[in-house]
Amino acid sequence: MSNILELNQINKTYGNKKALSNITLDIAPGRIVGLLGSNGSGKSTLMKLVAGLLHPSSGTIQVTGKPVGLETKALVSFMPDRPLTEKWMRVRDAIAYYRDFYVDFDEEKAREMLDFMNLVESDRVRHLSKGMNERLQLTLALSRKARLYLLDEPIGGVDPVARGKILDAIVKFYDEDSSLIISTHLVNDIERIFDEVVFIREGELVMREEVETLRLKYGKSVDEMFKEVYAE
Ligand SMILES: Nc1ncnc2c1ncn2[C@@H]1O[C@H](COP(=O)(O)OP(=O)(O)OP(=O)(O)O)[C@@H](O)[C@H]1O
Repeated sequence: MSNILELNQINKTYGNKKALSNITLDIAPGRIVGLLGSNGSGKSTLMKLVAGLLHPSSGTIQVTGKPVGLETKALVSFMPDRPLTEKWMRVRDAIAYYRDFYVDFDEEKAREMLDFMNLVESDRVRHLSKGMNERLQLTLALSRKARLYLLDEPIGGVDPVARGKILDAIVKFYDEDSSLIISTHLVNDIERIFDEVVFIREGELVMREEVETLRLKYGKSVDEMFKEVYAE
């Protein structure tokens, strides 16, 4: 089957600031990919480009062989690092909002996920803790029937128990015909779910490897390799 995502020589600058340099990358279907890098390395920029929210300064991006645009936006579900829900909403309003906005939203799956996440439909979004809010955002993003899910820091700033629950939900609810890219710098907690990892540093792709290969070839965990690549 052809690739879900292909980036070809992508550059992105903000004014004078170079955020991404010459990124070439492809991702096959059914993969969970860790997009790893320290703060400011360009992870969010890369996700926004793939989601079609930003345009590259040069280079091409294709999702299932189609250039990024209206058609690919329907194939990509993006969970940004800041919540998309409004403070006035209850959990059920957030679900209704997504259902109305996205034709591919699977309400039954959303309810099953809410249950798994211990979220209550009558809860007010503004009263949710950070961890519960991340669970809600993840429920919304994964309940779309997309081909590519982009999760920007889904476990940022939540405690280890909440992290575990969020990771379990990702593994349980993700559809194996799709691919998932998860950005994080909290590598230790999350590496168990990755098939492969992509390391970016100061906008450059410095390593891309199967997790299994890291273990077999280098005898290292992703976390050990991360610390080596990003040593200051
Ligand atoms: N709108 C913008 N205008 C100018 N510079 C920006 C803008 N957005 C990002 N940058 C810069 O581009 C670089 C990459 O930022 P980006 O947010 O993609 O990194 P990141 O890896 O997601 O970081 P973090 O882990 O801290 O979220 C940083 O140096 C950042 O300051």
